[in-house]
Amino acid sequence: MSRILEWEEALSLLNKIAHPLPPKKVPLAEAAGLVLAEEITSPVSFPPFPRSRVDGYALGPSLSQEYRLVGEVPAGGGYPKPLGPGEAVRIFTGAPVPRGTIGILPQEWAQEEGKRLHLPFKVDPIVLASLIQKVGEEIEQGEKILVPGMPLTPPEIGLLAALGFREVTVRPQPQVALVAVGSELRDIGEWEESTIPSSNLFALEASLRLDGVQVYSFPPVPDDLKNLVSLIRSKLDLVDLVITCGGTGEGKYDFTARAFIEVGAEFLFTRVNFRPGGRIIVARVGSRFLVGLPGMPSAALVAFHLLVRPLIKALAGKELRPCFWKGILVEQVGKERRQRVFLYARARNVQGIWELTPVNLGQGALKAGIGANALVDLPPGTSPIPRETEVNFIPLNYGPLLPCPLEDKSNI
Ligand SMILES: Nc1nc2c(c(=O)[nH]1)N[C@H]1C(S)=C(S)[C@@H](COP(=O)(O)OP(=O)(O)OC[C@H]3O[C@@H](n4cnc5c(N)ncnc54)[C@H](O)[C@@H]3O)O[C@H]1N2
Ligand code: MOO
Repeated sequence: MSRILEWEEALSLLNKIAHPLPPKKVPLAEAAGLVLAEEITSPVSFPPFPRSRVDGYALGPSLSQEYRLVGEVPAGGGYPKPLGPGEAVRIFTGAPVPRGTIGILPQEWAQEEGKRLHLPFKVDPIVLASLIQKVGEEIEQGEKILVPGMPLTPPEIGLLAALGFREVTVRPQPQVALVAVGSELRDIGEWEESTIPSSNLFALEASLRLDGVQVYSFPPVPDDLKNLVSLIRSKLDLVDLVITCGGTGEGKYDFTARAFIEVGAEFLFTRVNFRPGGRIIVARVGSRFLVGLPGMPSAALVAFHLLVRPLIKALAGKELRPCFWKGILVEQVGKERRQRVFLYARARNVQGIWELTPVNLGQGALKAGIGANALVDLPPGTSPIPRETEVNFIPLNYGPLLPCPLEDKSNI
């Protein structure tokens, strides 16, 4: 592919090409955060029995001001016979309402003396009747309750559990292999002269783990085409996505693109128009994906956030679109920018306005994202962008740490 794509073009290409993985049944407890792949109709009515909405007294037929207390029904219990005229039982929230009950008197409206119950004022029988929750009032048996494509968040999980589902069919998360490429890279603690720890792998694995993705990380491999090709080949059979890091440049020892060609990959793009991280390569081999991230720590993480997390989302059946928020720069930024730049910043909401403070300007690739929770989108230009300018930014919503409110459930 010769033309350098814009980020949005690269995203929509991924959207078109990365189809959700085949559905899989998983235990309900493991389904949170995944996308539902089946239609759910309720096998039962809920509640399954008429139950009391309040703590109080179930009143027998024909409303009067005096009742005889004949028993007690706690939640999870029951009363063996129908209530007769003038009879009442003590009842608690969620307990089954005895047959013959015409309404529930809340305990704060009642006076109890020994075995007698007195209603100190006139009460509306319709109000008392409304305190009995009827069978199927919340959900009818056979009702369509969830549709394929819905993200399973805690309310959906709770609903499925209430209806007795132990398992559910979802779009699984892709399995990912991470490979660092560079003769200068070592595992942590295996330092020699002219080498550095392969720190990117830890940062990328952290991001994947926060997203609940299963990841296999491998020791760094040297800049050697044959080695890299055989490593990628062996991982392609095991996972849905192989991510390499390093060697995406055009230097003599940059082998990523060549290795991808050797394993028969078809490139989707080999460069995207932003910095840092625009030297990202995304390719496909059959139904598997191959991503080559640049080695520079900030470039690897920014490209990962902007394109690889979306690719993983698409494979897991989630909707994929840019998630822009608007904010105000609190200081001047940028010199000449030949390309669009995504700048690490700290976003802070001050009286409803997001204020954006760049972090670690000019401090090098390792410190670039420290303390940041946002990426500010700076267009190319020849002059600095003054403070107070309104700009777009993208929240760095790492897993549970910062929410992105744009998950769409409107298709139900
Ligand atoms: N002549 C040019 N050289 C470079 C250019 C350019 O335009 N012209 N662009 C620079 C930019 S920007 C980037 S980004 C890198 C991309 O190149 P690579 O993907 O080949 O990255 P490497 O050369 O392998 O590594 C760059 C840098 O990052 C360190 N690194 C690599 N992997 C890791 C890791 N797993 N953990 C920690 N650090 C890692 C590596 O040692 C290098 O210092 O190219 C520039 N060059
Ligand atoms: O490609 Mo580098 O990734 O521009 O930072």
